[in-house]
Amino acid sequence: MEILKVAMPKGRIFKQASQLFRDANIPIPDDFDDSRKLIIPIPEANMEFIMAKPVDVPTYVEYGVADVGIVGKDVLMEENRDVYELIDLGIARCRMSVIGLPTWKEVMNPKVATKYPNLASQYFRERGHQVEVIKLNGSIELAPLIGLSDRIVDMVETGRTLRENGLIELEEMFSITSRLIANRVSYRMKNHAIQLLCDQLQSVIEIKV
Ligand SMILES: Nc1ncnc2c1ncn2[C@@H]1O[C@H](COP(=O)(O)OP(=O)(O)OP(=O)(O)O)[C@@H](O)[C@H]1O
Ligand SMILES: O=P(O)(O)OC[C@H]1O[C@H](OP(=O)(O)OP(=O)(O)O)[C@H](O)[C@@H]1O
Repeated sequence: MEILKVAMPKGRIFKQASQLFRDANIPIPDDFDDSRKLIIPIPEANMEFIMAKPVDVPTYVEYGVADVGIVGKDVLMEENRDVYELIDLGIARCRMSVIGLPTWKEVMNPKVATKYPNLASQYFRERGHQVEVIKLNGSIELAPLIGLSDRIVDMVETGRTLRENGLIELEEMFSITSRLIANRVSYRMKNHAIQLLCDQLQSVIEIKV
């Protein structure tokens, strides 16, 4: 039986994704969540997990070193890789929003700081707004507080980060969940295994919804 290589994101999606796999009766070892190993064989399920930085998952899948992967819709839109999006897993639910200080003002060519420069540029371009996008890699909420940008584009989950920093959501752009994606060639060559994984995951997603 062929082995399915699964790119699993480390970080906040990981716990929810591994729970989903367990719910779907895919036998994931108990010590899996604490492991520092980057390649984890799961022979009982004919799978191998590749533990990746979330933003790199679409790259591994596009190049075919992983057959399938789990990734946030935010990263999928930003990276724009040539992969199939198979299932909305309904996990790691949050939203992407335009955020600013309550005192924000309409200015010419506003600066927008974000981890998602492609997505933000496209969003404002499609609406005919001219903005200067500044790429940051984390703590995005700092930017308007210290005068680097007029607004930010970032994720909101509970809203706690915004509240604690005196920021407000000006516009909700997209709702975000994690997706199962597949390499285009693997989808044909390992169709049986990929379809089986989709069916297993779909059955537990439907129960949860
Ligand atoms: N509160 C949240 N903030 C940001 N992303 C969230 C949140 N809740 C769920 N997500 C989802 O989780 C995904 C991964 O987030 P995570 O913070 O683990 O990765 P990351 O931002 O790449 O972190 P790091 O740079 O530390 O590796 C995001 O792409 C998004 O889809
Ligand atoms: O609405 P909340 O529940 O407060 O969650 C939103 C926050 O979580 C994420 O940050 P993360 O913890 O990933 O840190 P970083 O992006 O600043 O590295 C995101 O960039 C927001 O700052």
